[in-house]
Amino acid sequence: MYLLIPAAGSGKRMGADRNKLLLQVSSKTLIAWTLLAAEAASAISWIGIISQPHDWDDFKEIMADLKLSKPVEFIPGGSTRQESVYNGLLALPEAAEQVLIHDGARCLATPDLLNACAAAIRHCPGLIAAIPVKDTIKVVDENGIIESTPNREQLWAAQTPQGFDVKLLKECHAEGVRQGWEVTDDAALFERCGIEVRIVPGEETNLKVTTPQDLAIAEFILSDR
Ligand SMILES: Nc1ccn([C@@H]2O[C@H](COP(=O)(O)OP(=O)(O)OP(=O)(O)O)[C@@H](O)[C@H]2O)c(=O)n1
Ligand SMILES: C[C@](O)(CO)[C@H](O)COP(=O)(O)O
Repeated sequence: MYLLIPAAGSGKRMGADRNKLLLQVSSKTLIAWTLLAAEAASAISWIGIISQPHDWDDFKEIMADLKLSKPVEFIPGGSTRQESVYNGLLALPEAAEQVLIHDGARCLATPDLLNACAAAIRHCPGLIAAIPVKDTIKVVDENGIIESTPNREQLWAAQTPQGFDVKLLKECHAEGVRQGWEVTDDAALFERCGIEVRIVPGEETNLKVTTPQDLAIAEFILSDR
């Protein structure tokens, strides 16, 4: 299975002086933890790191220490996650029929989750790891007034890995560019194009490290592994 890792963000919400994937948690960088999970997932055979060229030297130095056995290619990132993933799709080897996309910032996903998604994408056009929402969610207007309370039974928090048929996902991204759609995950492009996306049970611990608080939580979770 081909794996694309979007890693080209700037980490504004983290407020660090560099790409947050270069920050350390439990004595390894975030990108190192993500790559180690990909290395340990037996279903993954090829890894594309989508990243800004100014980070490539740092990423290569980290990878040299990890001594990965799988082929890794560097693909230039775009100015949004959506653009970065599209760059990644266009850089996939021709033989790639299905792909998993997994955020570099979700550095706590387990190899088992990557393997489960790789197995499931053989049987459907699109899937995402997701978990049921635990909080009561409110829809709020611009004045801070609640408009409605959606039924929680139908609410799931989207994670990565997300898996897709490569040809279909390329077509959905192209349609997204034509229509000017701006989305925060690839499943949303499938949804807008009317293609079914299935849920695979995600992991409570598979948080996206976004803020300094998330770094502390990640440290705690990793201390137990
Ligand atoms: N232009 C971009 C923006 C984001 N990402 C990647 O998409 C994932 C999810 O994005 P997010 O957590 O929002 O990362 P950042 O964009 O770095 O954070 P922020 O939004 O706080 O700036 C991350 O692995 C990030 O590196 C990317 O590949 N290309
Ligand atoms: C794809 C994603 O991880 C699903 O939760 C997320 O949408 C990407 O990050 P963003 O910061 O919400 O763009």
